[in-house]
Amino acid sequence: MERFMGGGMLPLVLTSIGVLLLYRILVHFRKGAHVQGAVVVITGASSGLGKECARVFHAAGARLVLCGRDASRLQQVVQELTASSTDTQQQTYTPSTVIFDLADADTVDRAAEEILKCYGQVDVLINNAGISYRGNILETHISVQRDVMETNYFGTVALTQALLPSMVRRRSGHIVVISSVQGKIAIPYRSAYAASKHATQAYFDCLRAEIERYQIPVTVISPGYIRTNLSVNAVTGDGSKYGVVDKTTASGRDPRDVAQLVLKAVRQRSKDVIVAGLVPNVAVYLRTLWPALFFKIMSSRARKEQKPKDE
Ligand SMILES: NC(=O)C1=CN([C@@H]2O[C@H](COP(=O)(O)OP(=O)(O)OC[C@H]3O[C@@H](n4cnc5c(N)ncnc54)[C@H](OP(=O)(O)O)[C@@H]3O)[C@@H](O)[C@H]2O)C=CC1
Ligand SMILES: CCCCCCCCCCCCCCCC(=O)OCC(=O)COP(=O)(O)O
Repeated sequence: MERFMGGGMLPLVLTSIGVLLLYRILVHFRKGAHVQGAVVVITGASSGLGKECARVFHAAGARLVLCGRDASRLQQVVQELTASSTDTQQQTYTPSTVIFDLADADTVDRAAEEILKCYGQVDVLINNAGISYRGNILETHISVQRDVMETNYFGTVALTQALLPSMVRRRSGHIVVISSVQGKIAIPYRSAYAASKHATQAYFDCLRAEIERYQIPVTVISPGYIRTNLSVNAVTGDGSKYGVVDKTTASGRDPRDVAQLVLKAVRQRSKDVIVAGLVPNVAVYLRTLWPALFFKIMSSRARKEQKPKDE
């Protein structure tokens, strides 16, 4: 072993670490994309991470198009942003709003047209809107599985595909999606949510490869728990609202910090970012490198967390 390390292995490891460090330094100092004046579309901008992204991109001088289902809540966000505009030296713009339901396939194309009419182009699309789920698969109606998929996956894909041709024509644009750590690992009692986020990851990985030739980057951001209303708004197996702030959510990251990292990922045109602590990061690697152990840990979690009704 000593001879092995002393021979060719040690210099190889050190060179690899050196190359990796150099690459990280180059990425760090690479000229960032301009956000000032860029047309940035944010879905799910009425609350949580979407609202904080709206704040951060507005302060950076973006021309915002905020999307959501509730016109009055979006208007409230616009008022908050315009009231805060006097605090900044940066030129800021009054955001536009477009109201539509991502789960309603018929309205997404119309919404995309309305979005394009705001400024004639889209520079950055941030697909943030989403809904979570809590439930046991045995007690979950199939319509719930479809509904979560409809909002998190099909709605997001439909909006992206409706806005993509205008970006391809201009050979310019940037597609961002807020996925989740659960787009990389699946944990018990989150089947609908984890499945929708895994599908999201796969779709946007395909898209990244397909549209790189048009100079349109694709960024998938996978956060761990964030302190928002995601768990309150989650649906359960019978379609009713969960309505509880889970401990994991309450002790999650501040959405303002996550929004800053979204801005950084847009500026650096990052491809895939995990915004989470050590344990979720280790779990992601474990799922790939030692799946048997990962599955054992998940089965044990499933047994501890819930008992099906028939036991
Ligand atoms: N909070 C967390 O722990 C984590 C969150 N994420 C992801 O972050 C994203 C934002 O969630 P977060 O801010 O936490 O949660 P919130 O519940 O606070 O925000 C979700 C947003 O999505 C919008 N939305 C939900 N359903 C639809 C729909 N059918 N059509 C249009 N808009 C819709 C909501 O708008 P409306 O006002 O109309 O309800 C709301 O603005 C989600 O994709 C989530 O999966 C990822 C990892 C962790
Ligand atoms: C240092 C030793 C580590 C050993 C690793 C063992 C594996 C432990 C499992 C860890 C699971 C982490 C799950 C993280 C889930 C998460 O962050 O989800 C983010 C969300 O999208 C939250 O949505 P939700 O609706 O579930 O609140």
